[in-house]
Amino acid sequence: MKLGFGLYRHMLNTEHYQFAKQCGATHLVIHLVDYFGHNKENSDQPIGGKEGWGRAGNPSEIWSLEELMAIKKEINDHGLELEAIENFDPAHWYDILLDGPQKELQMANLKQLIRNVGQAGIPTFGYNFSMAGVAARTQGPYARGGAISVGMEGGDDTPIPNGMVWNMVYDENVAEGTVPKIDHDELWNRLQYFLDEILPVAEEAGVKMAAHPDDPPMPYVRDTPRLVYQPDMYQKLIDMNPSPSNNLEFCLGSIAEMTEGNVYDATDIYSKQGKISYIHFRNIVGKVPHYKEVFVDEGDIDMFKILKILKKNNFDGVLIPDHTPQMTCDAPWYAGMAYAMGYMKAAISLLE
Ligand SMILES: O=C(O)[C@@H](O)[C@@H](O)[C@H](O)[C@H](O)CO
Repeated sequence: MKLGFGLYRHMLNTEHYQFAKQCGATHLVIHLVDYFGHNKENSDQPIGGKEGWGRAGNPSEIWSLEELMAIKKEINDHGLELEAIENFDPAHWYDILLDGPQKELQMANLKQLIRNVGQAGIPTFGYNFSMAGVAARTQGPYARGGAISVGMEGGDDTPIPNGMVWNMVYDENVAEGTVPKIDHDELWNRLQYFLDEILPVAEEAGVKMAAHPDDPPMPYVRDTPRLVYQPDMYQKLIDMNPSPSNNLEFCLGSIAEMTEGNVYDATDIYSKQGKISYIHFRNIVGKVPHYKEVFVDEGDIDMFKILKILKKNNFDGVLIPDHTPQMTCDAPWYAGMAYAMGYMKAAISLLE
């Protein structure tokens, strides 16, 4: 098992690389999408109201091989490995999610992006196939000592306005109205198209595609269906395409929020299949539609039990805290991450 951090786009710099190295991390998962365009004061965790997380990027500019190689070199020069890129920019795949007129063009662009990722020597690409994205999120003093973290206080069935998908705005100049309603079967059909197109390219490029579960994991969010909102639905995604590149971005927090099954059986089932690429090692209390993110050692999940299951199944992927409660001090993000990493390192040392 390898330990790492997830760094948002504005954190891709020497200060954060040195922090990661000093904490004893060896790997990084990076985000190239700017979730914080409108929300700079909350740039430690992606939250957003009905307007979502902000404005998506440029639909015609996918991340180039040169850009990816430069980022990887910078990370390697700081003694760290670049394990994964997490998330497509909604601007790059909105018509794949919405089955819109530019679907084929966008699919061709995503294939080129994944070829670039493979050629740059980046082994994994995490994605979240979702129309509403990580929505209905609140923020408050939810963790121990009143530390600020994210959560959910009731569902959100506000329809998504045209020009918005995956909780971000990709086109402000569209006609009034909301995203057309579809059912679960249609969303699974769209995922089938995406997997059947991208997986052969990913396999040839030596890239694992790692699927994030729905967060919040509910049948519907913002009047749109969701895919993986119970643990067994991950198996349906895996079984849709036998490619060895069809893998999972295993978010423990999201799975623990689910109202059926349990996170330990899910960890055992999917790590036993060798299908977990990397893990969001974060803890929560509660179930949807009311959960709160807490410190790694105070949540509903027995994190040491998770690690024992992963060791039993010879999991050798990367674990990152993803996001954590923000500690009340001059460096809330750093302190929260250092606390989580310290716990992870100590717990893993007890396994050996
Ligand atoms: O489910 C969660 O809370 C996290 O995995 C996501 O917020 C994730 O950090 C963001 O979607 C960015 O990938």
